[in-house]
Amino acid sequence: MVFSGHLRAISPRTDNRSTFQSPSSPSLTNSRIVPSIVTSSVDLDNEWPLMSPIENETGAQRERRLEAEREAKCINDAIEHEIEQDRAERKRHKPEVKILLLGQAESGKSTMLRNFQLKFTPTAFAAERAAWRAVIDLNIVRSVRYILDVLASAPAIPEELRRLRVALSPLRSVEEALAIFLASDEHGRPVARPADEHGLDVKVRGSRWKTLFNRSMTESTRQYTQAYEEVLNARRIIEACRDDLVALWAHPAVKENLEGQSVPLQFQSGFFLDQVGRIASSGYEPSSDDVLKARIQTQGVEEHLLKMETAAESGQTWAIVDVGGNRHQRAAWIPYFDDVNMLLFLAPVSAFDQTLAEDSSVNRLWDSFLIWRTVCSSKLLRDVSFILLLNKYDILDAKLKSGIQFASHVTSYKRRPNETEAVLTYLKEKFVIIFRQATTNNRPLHVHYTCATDSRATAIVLARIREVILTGNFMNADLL
Ligand SMILES: Nc1nc2c(ncn2[C@@H]2O[C@H](COP(=O)(O)OP(=O)(O)OP(=O)(O)O)[C@@H](O)[C@H]2O)c(=O)[nH]1
Ligand SMILES: [Mg+2]
Repeated sequence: MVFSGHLRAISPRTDNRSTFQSPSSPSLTNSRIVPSIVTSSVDLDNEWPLMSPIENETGAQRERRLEAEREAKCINDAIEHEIEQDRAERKRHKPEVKILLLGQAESGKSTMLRNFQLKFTPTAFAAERAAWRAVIDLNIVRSVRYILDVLASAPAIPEELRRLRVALSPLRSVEEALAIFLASDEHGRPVARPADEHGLDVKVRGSRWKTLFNRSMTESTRQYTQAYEEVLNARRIIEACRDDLVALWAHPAVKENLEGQSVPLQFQSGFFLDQVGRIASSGYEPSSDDVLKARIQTQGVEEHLLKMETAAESGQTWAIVDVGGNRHQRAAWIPYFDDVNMLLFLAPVSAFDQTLAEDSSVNRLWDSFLIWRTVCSSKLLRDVSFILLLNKYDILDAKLKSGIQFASHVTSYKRRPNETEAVLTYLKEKFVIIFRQATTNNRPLHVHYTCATDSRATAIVLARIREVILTGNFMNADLL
């Protein structure tokens, strides 16, 4: 926060609200990006050129210059005043609880954050729900592109699928418009590479896009409004393609051509095609479950301030730190280990037969164990309560039932039953052993099996987590 304030002090042309939200401001999203991200988008050299004395300046020029300097000073003073207010505000509203979410990419960290928001700040969650439609639309068109790419390399496809390929081709421009919009700031300027051209993932920095639906159409937001128009236009195209989208997913040749993919499309993040008839209908509003299923990759580190709406926590602010989980982003985690009360570590148990997107030589389950060991041994987290969430057990269950053999990927599992409960118990034991080996102070560990896209089941887990928090004695809570 201090860093962000500093930026504003030296950069009057930077709109404060565009890069930072005071915890007390009536924000729509309750969220802010931590300063390390903010700094990367500001060019200090260009934003604040030093004024050099001007030779041969006329009297009129001098007067104009002095006037400009006076104006700049006024702006600067106003900004500094605001920074001071921000600081005071932050002191007054120091979060009562700070929770850190860690785990590899796609482990379900942001989904768990959304569960917290749904349970503890339902009004703020509901206010943002409409904005998620753009993400869900993009998730859908990405899945369609994936299918069309697979079909393009198929030796022969039925006539009907050829027709659908042509009919759905306008979705390419929809994909581009949505990706650019989601990766832009509120002035319509791209702040991140929209997405991996060939992948399914949606990469976005921060949560600025969520404010879209509540912004007024003023001159200052004209560009953003244009982007909004494009999102609405994208929506119209998706609705017009509704029947063809349904027909594509229902076509048996699509399933045939997708067979043999390393990760079946329906197990991939942000898969909505099985419900596309509902979602592509006009008047569609995302449900809470849709929001939990939507996929957007976290870039960098985000701190979300939840102004608690529930009676027991009323008036409190909880900070939840959500991080980008892929390997390239892990070095950025450590500065956020400070002042943490509780760590929620997410390990996706379904990933035993997958490798990292960023390194295809590394098994994802193995990677989870490595991060877990590092986190458990961290001296900075020595006095923090640990909660381990063995997540995505629903996908684990579906994979095992489809005949995938756990022991083929985890050879130490040997001849144990290829059943969900047995696999979960086995994995839990392994994680607990690592925890015990790496922990010196005999602290408790809480372990839960979770399906973060199931809000009801997750609410029960959150209630247990809340109990630990409400005791106010994180470290002494019993092992669950
Ligand atoms: N089926 C199923 N899907 C899940 C579960 N948990 C999360 N997902 C989905 O998995 C995808 C990835 O989840 P995220 O929460 O975005 O993962 P993340 O850990 O934040 O990933 P990064 O931001 O890349 O670090 C999303 O589409 C979620 O809806 C689960 O328990 N079951
Ligand atoms: Mg995330």
